[in-house]
Parts: sequence; C-alpha cells; structure tokens
Amino acid sequence: MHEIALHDVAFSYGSQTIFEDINFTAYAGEFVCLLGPSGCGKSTLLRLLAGLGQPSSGRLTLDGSPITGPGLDRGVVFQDYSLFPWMTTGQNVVLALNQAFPGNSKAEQAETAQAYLEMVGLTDVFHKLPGALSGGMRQRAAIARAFAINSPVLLMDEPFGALDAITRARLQDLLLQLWQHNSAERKTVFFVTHDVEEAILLADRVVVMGVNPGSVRSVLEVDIPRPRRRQELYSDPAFAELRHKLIRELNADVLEKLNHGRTVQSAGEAI
Ligand SMILES: Nc1ncnc2c1ncn2[C@@H]1O[C@H](COP(=O)(O)OP(=O)(O)OP(=O)(O)O)[C@@H](O)[C@H]1O
Repeated sequence: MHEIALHDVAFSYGSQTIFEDINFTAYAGEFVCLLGPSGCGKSTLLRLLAGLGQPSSGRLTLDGSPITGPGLDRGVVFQDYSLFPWMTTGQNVVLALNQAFPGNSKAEQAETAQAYLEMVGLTDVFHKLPGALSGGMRQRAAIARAFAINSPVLLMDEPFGALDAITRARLQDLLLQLWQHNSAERKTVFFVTHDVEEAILLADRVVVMGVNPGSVRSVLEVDIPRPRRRQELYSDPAFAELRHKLIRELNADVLEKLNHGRTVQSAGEAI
C-alpha cells in the first residue's frame, strides 16, 4: 500500500481560493503527473501532500491516515532548493539517512550516501558543496537523497524545469530506471510539470488542472507500454494522440472564451 487520496480538497490564501473540489486517488506504485497552467496551484497541492500546509477544507490521506505534517514516508524533490547549500553534498544525503535510519552508524550512513550518489552517476561530489555542482548534478544528488531514504512516496515539483534539454532527458531516464528498478516496491510518485511530453513519457496517469480557481479538469491514462523509449515514443501514434488531447485540455479555458466570442487579452494588455 502507499495510496494517496484527496477528498474534496480546497485551499485558499486569505480570501483568494487557489483550488477547490480536488478529488483524486493515486494508487500504490502509480506515477502521476500534475499538469496545468501557471497559478492553478500545482506547487501548493504538492506542499499539502508534503505536509507543509493544511487544506482549507477536505482531507488528504496516505493509506487512509490523514497527512498532518512532513514525514519520512514522503521524499521531496523541488526545482532548485532541495539541498542545504552550507553542507557538502554527501552530508546532505547523510543528514536524511540519519533521520530515516537513526540506528545506523555514521560510517554506514556515509557508505550508503556514497552508494546512492554513485547510482545517479555522481562519483566525486561527496565533499563538494552543492554550489560547486551544476544544476543537473544538484538534481541528481536530490534524487539520490530521495531514493536513499527509501520513502514509499516521492513528491517532485518541476525537478527538471531549470535544466537544459539534454540533461533533462538524461534525468528523466534515470528517474524512470530508479522507479522501475524494483517493481514490487515501486514508489507512488506525484510529479509536477509544465511539459506535456515529459508527462507522457513518465506518467501512468496525467491529472490536468484548470485555473481560477484551480480544479481537476481531467485525468488521462497513458496507455503506452513500459519501458518507454524516447525515440520510439515520439513516433508512436498513441503518443501523438495523447499529446494533442493534453494540449487541448490545457488550452480549454482559452478556447471556451474564443467560442463565446470574447477576446482573450494577451499578457500585459490591461496594464
Ligand atoms: N505564500 C503565498 N501567499 C499568497 N499567495 C500565494 C502564495 N504562494 C502562492 N500563492 C498564489 O497561489 C497560486 C498558486 O500558486 P502555485 O505556485 O501553487 O501555482 P502553480 O500551478 O504551481 O504555478 P507555476 O506553474 O507557475 O509554478 C498563485 O496565484 C500564487 O500567486
């Protein structure tokens, strides 16, 4: 089990409703991508799942128990502030291991940290500060840390959003390899992205959110067998069809306005 359920979840900042009526269940071992326009509340929803805030109403549960705060059962990887900059990369991973497995000796923890860093292709960074690594290397280290603590749930907020296309593709492949590695213990993943193709490559299901206020517009299944190989995927008609559907869903707000004869203001027009 590591099922995450959202029941009628709503969230407001003061009088501003960010999202409402969120109902969704991520099944154990499922890879779910959250896709939606800027401001629909994807990051806010992920923060609630991480236990870094409480919903204004509704319930979030993990295996039926309410999520009331952060916990080692949920690993978190954010876009660019995942590692403590004042600690070496190795110490960052050791710190997490120390919280997850406090009974293990320092030497064991350092060894495990090094092993996970190597698993993501970082052989020589243990004693380096995160600031001395490239963005891609920092995200590798953050992934190593998330997998090292072996939490059954992984929450990722645009982890590859700031990376160049090649690094991004490599890290997507790495993430899929790690996630698929042990099919009996697959993590339940929530992955926020703006990138339709990334969502199709990674997800079992894609949750598309609408905006003003945020809500679940649709949930699409990615019925493409795994392992998915990038080159084959791009020439698969199922990929093209799903990509088209997702883009249509994402643009639905704009299309609705146009259908009703209203002009869509371009950004900044009202200023
Ligand atoms: N601390 C805060 N106080 C008040 N409003 C906030 C705060 N954090 C976020 N918001 C607002 O909540 C809304 C949702 O923000 P959030 O970052 O969750 O959206 P998002 O879908 O992840 O956006 P993006 O794709 O641009 O990252 C936005 O309108 C944002 O301005």
